[in-house]
Amino acid sequence: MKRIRIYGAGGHSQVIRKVLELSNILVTDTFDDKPETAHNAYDNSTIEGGVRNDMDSFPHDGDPVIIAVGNNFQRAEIAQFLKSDFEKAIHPSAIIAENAEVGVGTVVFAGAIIQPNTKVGEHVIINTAASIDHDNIIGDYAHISPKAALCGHVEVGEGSHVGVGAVVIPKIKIGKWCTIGAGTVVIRDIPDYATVVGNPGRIIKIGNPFHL
Ligand SMILES: CC(=O)SCCNC(=O)CCNC(=O)[C@H](O)C(C)(C)COP(=O)(O)OP(=O)(O)OC[C@H]1O[C@@H](n2cnc3c(N)ncnc32)[C@H](O)[C@@H]1OP(=O)(O)O
Repeated sequence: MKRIRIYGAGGHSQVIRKVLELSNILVTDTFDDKPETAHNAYDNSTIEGGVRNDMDSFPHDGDPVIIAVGNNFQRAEIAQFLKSDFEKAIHPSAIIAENAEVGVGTVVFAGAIIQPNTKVGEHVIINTAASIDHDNIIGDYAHISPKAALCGHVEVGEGSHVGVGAVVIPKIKIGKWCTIGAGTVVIRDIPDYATVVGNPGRIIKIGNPFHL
């Protein structure tokens, strides 16, 4: 039986655990940066402290890790710290074209669809019933939320979050570390670090989140 360790024990982690359970993958350890407040609805196993305050003592070697942290910045930060191997988790009901690529550390949830020639980076979240059509490029640490629909030839930059139910028309390029609001309809290219809302999508702020 394949074995895996999970870093993160909140709600997002619970969804990942269900995917792993259905895929017959055993969770051997769970870590969280705040184990005292983390919840773990699937068993009573101990949640161990994280690495961020004590990088040296984290057991980097061992079973591969999935970073089960929904916040894109935090997931990216943890990925830089860990020297472990990473795994992906793909729900059995997800439909992924044979020639689509999905990077390590990435999770694909129930009912998601990834069409031909699409490349999904590392540590990405493709959330429940998200639809990613042909020839997309989804950058590392991005999050495509539930029921978001990306048409053909869309690019989503590193760390960008496409909100629940957002729609992106064909050939649009969304920059890195952008936030696309819930239900937004994106009809123009979006520059790096922009927050966009509404239909048609309009930029309400631009700011590098690492410098705020
Ligand atoms: C399983 C899961 O849970 S996956 C998680 C998925 N999560 C999401 O999809 C959440 C997406 N987040 C949003 O849509 C948020 O509203 C954000 C990030 C776009 C904006 O958040 P904030 O920066 O806090 O903006 P704030 O709430 O102050 O709103 C600013 C303005 O934008 C408007 N606005 C905010 N979000 C939206 C939206 N989705 N659509 C239309 N207008 C919006 C507000 O009404 C407000 O307008 P006003 O200035 O005229 O009053």
